[in-house]
Amino acid sequence: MKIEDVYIWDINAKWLGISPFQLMENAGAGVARIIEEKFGKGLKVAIFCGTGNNGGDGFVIARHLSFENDVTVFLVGDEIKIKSEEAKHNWEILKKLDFVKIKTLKDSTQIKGLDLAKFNVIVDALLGAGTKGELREPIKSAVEKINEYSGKARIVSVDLPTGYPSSVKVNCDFAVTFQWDKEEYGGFERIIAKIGYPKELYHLIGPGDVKFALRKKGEHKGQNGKLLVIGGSEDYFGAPYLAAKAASYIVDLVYLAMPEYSARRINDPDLILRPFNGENFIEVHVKRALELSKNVDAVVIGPGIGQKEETKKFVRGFVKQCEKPLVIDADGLKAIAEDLNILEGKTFVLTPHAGEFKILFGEKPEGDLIEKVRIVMEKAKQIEGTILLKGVYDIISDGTTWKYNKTGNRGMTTGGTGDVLSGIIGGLLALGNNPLRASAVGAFLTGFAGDIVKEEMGENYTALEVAKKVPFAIKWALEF
Ligand SMILES: NC(=O)C1=CN([C@@H]2O[C@H](COP(=O)(O)OP(=O)(O)OC[C@H]3O[C@@H](n4cnc5c(N)ncnc54)[C@H](O)[C@@H]3O)[C@@H](O)[C@H]2O)[C@H](O)CC1
Ligand SMILES: [K+]
Repeated sequence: MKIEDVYIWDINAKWLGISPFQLMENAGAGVARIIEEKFGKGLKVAIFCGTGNNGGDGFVIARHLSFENDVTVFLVGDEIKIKSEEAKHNWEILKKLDFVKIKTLKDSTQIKGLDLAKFNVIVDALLGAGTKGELREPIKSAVEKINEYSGKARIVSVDLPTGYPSSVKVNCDFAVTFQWDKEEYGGFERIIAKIGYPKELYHLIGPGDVKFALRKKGEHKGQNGKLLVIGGSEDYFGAPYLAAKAASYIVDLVYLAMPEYSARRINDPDLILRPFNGENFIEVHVKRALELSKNVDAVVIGPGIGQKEETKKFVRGFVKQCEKPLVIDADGLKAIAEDLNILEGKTFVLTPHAGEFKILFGEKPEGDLIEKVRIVMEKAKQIEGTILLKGVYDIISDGTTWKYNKTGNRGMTTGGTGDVLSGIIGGLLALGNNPLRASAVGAFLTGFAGDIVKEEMGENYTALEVAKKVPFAIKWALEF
């Protein structure tokens, strides 16, 4: 688990109804409990607090310890800089208390002369996960002051030693970090305090994942990814159009490659058409399709492409030589099912429903969520790629971890929502997301767009309405 997961988890925890206030209360209570367990009660405690949420945790620790200990809070920085609601709330409470002493240290001159000899415990609640760059004053002087007492007083850091991982950091006896150990942390002893996260946060996709997947959206045209959608046949032109339309809300440029017979049915200024002669894709088209794939960041292949033998050979020929991240969907899955080895060494997402999963792997995922997860993980590991199994709960796995999505509704069975999904996943791959995140967030956004449509229209809607709600689903998640 990385530090970036903290922010995804916080947002998804809020989405589940777990408030930042609860998290901060649990964080502070956890540190206070560990301090009393380790050092007993009747302590003289100095708590150094920054103006972020690390400091907010310190305010909570002060309140909890003040019940049976002598507590002094040193706020390092101006209280007007305390930003978050939860930190402000806990600061306001502290200011009403009479047994907790508060000293505000606005600049380093106030810190240099401090004498902390009377304290037997010093808490470092200055900076935590929000630290950016080298320590600035007056935090830097506070760290140096605390370190003067290393070996004399017991020093406990909140979440991580302030200044970590730079050389100027608090020499703490240990840090209390929250919920799980972060793989980036090293070189200091850690004790973990749970703060009330449910296990679902490891696996359930939420708005935090969407924010993270779209964080790279830059300002300049063309920087935001280019996608190629290859699909359509003499029978279908809607499917590739839906995939391309949905993707056009995520990336700047979407090329739509279709047989000219069906391409002539499309006139959408958002898409750049690349017609191929004839009525269906056939093997001779592989060369030119590969040419097109060279100047995009990801490719979606399969929507509406049909199941003619010639077309299947085209799909296998293209997949075998394509060097870009791939989403293989719909009839494309049936084409590669005959020779999964062509996926070797590729970066790809397969997006089967249960029936296509059976065609690919010879068995239909049955049982409860965990049983289905096991089967999907096993197959994803076997083909060394990412599989998104569509269903009431979408299940995504890259063979080592797994995610699941609960957005969407019964109306999603309408034809074409799978095409919208493959387009969004392709767009997210084109933005540089890895296949697991791209497919997990694609599943969330497609289902959420369907939920928005259902709010307005009930459960009888077409996939085009879902595609058009994708930007609203993104807007909701980014503003959450
Ligand atoms: N889910 C959880 O794990 C929870 C963690 N909690 C605590 O929240 C902090 C992260 O809080 P955040 O406000 O994002 O950042 P910080 O408080 O760590 O720092 C921001 C603060 O510090 C200033 N600052 C940043 N870099 C520097 C620098 N190099 N020098 C000086 N000052 C700096 C910045 O201006 C801000 O004022 C996490 O560590 C946990 O302790 C939640 O309380 C509970 C849930
Ligand atoms: K800290």
